[in-house]
Amino acid sequence: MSVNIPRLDLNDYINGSAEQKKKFSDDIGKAFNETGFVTIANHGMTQELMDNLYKQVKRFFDLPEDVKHHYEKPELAGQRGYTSKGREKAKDSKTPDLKEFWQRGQTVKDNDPVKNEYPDNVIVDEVSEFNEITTTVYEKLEYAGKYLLRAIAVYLGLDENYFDDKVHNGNSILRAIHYFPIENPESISPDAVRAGAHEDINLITLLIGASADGLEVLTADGQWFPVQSKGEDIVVNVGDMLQRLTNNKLKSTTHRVVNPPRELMKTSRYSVPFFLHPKSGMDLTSLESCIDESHPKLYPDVTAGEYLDERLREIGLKM
Ligand SMILES: O=C(O)CCC(=O)C(=O)O
Ligand SMILES: [Fe+2]
Repeated sequence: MSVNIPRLDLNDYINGSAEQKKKFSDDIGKAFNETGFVTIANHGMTQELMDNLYKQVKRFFDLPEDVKHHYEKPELAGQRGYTSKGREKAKDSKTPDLKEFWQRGQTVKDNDPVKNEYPDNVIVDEVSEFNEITTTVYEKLEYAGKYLLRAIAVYLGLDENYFDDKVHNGNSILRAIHYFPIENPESISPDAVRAGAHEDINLITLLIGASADGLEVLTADGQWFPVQSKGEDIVVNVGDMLQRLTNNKLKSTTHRVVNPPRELMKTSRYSVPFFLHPKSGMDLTSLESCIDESHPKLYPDVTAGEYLDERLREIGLKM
């Protein structure tokens, strides 16, 4: 089965003609309705920036274990700083993923009352450029995400700026992931994978680095299909919050990261997803326009904050 994961040019939406904008909206909407995934060119990050990001991310994960542990904040449910190997698992899995990661959150520069909801970011003393580059990448992906949501709003027949105030100073997370080498494949649980099958919690995810093999999506007919993208592009997918808001019109597709073949087990894989979240107060009640007789309302009403809490408990990050 072939899967529709189109490559779209974000510049067509941001700087394009009325026709180009309309086509971009139609294409992203159609892909999100069918498979929930697109790849995006001209997202605003240069290759140099992304290469440097990887360099700093690698430098951080190369630090000694005890140094990294120093940055682990279980009281923040992993939402800031380092989360060590063996802590996070997919919702319906008993075995933790084969990964460690770092999370950076929102920094509120104006007087928005939401400022008090966000813990401070954790600063890495040993790799100063890591702090700078993750800040820059956070801002660039937040910017790209705002335009992607505008295109989606248009597709949904909403005001183009529908999401703007909801995501301004939103609770988004930039996560740098290291899928570590597996030195002894016999020693791991047979069902342990780099990232178990899951759906993302947030509105949309913008992923840098999915070009390295491993990311797969579950198709409507139950097959795993590899996501391929050009190295310079990012992958963007729908999360559960957007799926709820649209009463499943836009699909939060199950995906996973599989282990490499045996001969590559001893190699690392890195990726950097940006989980675009709204502010906690956003109402995720399904849009009236997405509910009718053939599409009855599927979800109870909930706010983004309530929903996030529930989900963090399920993946073992919040007690
Ligand atoms: O590493 C990847 O390619 C995808 C990661 C992912 O799906 C996630 O962290 O939610
Ligand atoms: Fe994911």
